[in-house]
Amino acid sequence: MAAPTPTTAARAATTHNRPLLSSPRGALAPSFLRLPLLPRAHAQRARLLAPVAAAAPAAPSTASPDAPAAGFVSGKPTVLVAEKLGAAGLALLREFANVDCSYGLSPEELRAKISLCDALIVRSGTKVGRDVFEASGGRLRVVGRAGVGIDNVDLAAATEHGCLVVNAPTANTVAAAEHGIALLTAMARNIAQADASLKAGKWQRNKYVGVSLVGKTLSILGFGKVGSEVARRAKGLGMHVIAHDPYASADRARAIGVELVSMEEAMTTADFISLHMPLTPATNKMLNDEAFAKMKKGVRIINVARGGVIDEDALVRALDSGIVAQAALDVFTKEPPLADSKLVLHENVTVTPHLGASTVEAQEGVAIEIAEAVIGALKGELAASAVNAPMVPAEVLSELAPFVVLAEKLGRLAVQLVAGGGGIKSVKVTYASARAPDDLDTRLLRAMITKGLIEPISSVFVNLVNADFTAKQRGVRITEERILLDGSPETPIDYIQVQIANVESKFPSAISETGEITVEGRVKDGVPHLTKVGAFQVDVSLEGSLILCRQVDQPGMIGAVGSVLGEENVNVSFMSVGRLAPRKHAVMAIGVDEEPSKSTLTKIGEIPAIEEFVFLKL
Ligand SMILES: NC(=O)C1=CN([C@@H]2O[C@H](COP(=O)(O)OP(=O)(O)OC[C@H]3O[C@@H](n4cnc5c(N)ncnc54)[C@H](O)[C@@H]3O)[C@@H](O)[C@H]2O)C=CC1
Ligand SMILES: O=C(O)C(=O)COP(=O)(O)O
Repeated sequence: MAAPTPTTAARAATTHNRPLLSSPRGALAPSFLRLPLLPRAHAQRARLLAPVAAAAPAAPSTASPDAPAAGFVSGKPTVLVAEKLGAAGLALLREFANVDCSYGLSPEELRAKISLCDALIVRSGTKVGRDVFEASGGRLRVVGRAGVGIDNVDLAAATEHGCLVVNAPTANTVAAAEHGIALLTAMARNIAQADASLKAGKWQRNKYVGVSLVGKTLSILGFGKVGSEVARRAKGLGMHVIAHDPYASADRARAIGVELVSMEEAMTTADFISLHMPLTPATNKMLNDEAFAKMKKGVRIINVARGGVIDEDALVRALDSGIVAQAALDVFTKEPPLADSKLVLHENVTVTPHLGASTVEAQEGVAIEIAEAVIGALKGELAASAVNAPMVPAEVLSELAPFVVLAEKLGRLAVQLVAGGGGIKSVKVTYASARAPDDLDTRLLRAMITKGLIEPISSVFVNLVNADFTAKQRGVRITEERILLDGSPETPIDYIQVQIANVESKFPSAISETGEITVEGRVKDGVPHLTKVGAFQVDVSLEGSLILCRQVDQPGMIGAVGSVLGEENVNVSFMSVGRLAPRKHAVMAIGVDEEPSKSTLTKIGEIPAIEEFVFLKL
């Protein structure tokens, strides 16, 4: 088959008064930056790219027992703050949202309130389980964890509900590290026990002889932000610091004089072990009977991470047998622990009630950090501290902005070309780029193609958070391929192609030689363009809606279609014809600002040379 020849500008309709490239340059970028948190069920599709805050407030769920709180300003989103948050963060939130500070809610009360809230802010004391997302009725868009550990939030359920989870990953690092060091030194010198004894009227100088830290080996398990700050401080105390972390960089460790070692070495050689990994299925009960059995007799354990990383019954056994000489614990499997907890009451155990992040400075910092993240997310911006969505750096975001718009529109076009719309199983996306594959992050683009593919044929609202999940759930397999082009890697992507395999098309010319519905697009001057349909090359700016016609290439076609549209005052924004060869078949792509009526579309179909046509909403 001969290569189709584009004959774009030359064939542009003359009947309309708009320039060929009518979209203002870059006009699409800002809406992309507001994309990930799209209004859902109660929202209009036309508002898909609108920020949540600007949208009318979602109607209270009919299932909700409560009316909106008195004094709330309509039009503002509602943020439920379920645990104590620093004043500066609350002030920021109040500038932007209706803020409901309700501390100490029971699970039932939380479920009852949540359907009236767009965002929820918690610390470690509130369990945000699947029941909370289900009770929200689709309104909850952001969960902000005012701290680091997100083990109290059901991330899978959040993702399935398209709810973004953000945390405050940096503001309490130093506080947690300082608390770790405080527990280490207090434990080594029996500070808590001696303090209690003296206050009880005793003077027990022989009983509370401590151990020195200098020259002792400290094993840090989890060499992340807190772990490395603990390491720095422990080195200052003259300790020999080693660390185990399967994902940490040895160079970063070496830079602060820490050697990364195996788990085995970290456990068998340590005089002190300090825990700083997150609680995950892999770290759950990591310190168990087997692990304690490997440790040096007389080891001392510090836990400022999560109670669940230690098998607490095994720790009691290890303390009783003398394998573990002392433990200092800030966190517990169940918080607060039972009043008769053997572990808490053990005389060789020093405890604090989850105070790692509780300094004045850290709480102010965390409150500001989470308020900013939640406000940004409600505005629809991509949060840098997103926990269940790809984190894409700001500069990458702005560079990819027009391609993100293109990606969604290509997905939207491709699915509308499928006869019947359903039954899509296999979609291939090809990115042609001069960039090395690891220099091009396509997760965002894939999510937007998925959004474009799924939303026109379902009631599901897809965003960056739930795109992969939604595709998988609907049995749509999306594969990605790269074509590495020669040339300058200045532009991230030359073109994006979306192909749907094993389906019939309501516009058979959209099927390529290899049998898939194929659409391809590029970004020109910041504006997304459709540049190929099936085997036909076209060039039409992706705005408004689109009519695709296949016709016998002959003079007068543009005028014929243009005048049918003109009769109904439908403005043509762009027109382009791609043909296989002169006077053979051609595909005409016509961009229209308004949706033509059924009768106008019928009239177009009745133009004798038009063999097939389709109207597509972008
Ligand atoms: N007690 C408190 O008030 C506070 C507790 N935390 C806890 O401390 C944890 C760590 O916080 P950050 O250092 O800020 O997080 P981070 O994400 O910077 O560091 C966690 C490190 O653990 C490592 N890790 C993951 N799996 C591991 C495994 N199986 N073995 C060893 N290392 C593993 C990761 O590679 C990462 O480097 C948080 O997840 C939270 O649970 C944090 C702040 C305050
Ligand atoms: O940030 C963390 O992971 C913490 O454990 C701090 O918890 P909190 O916010 O003090 O309940």
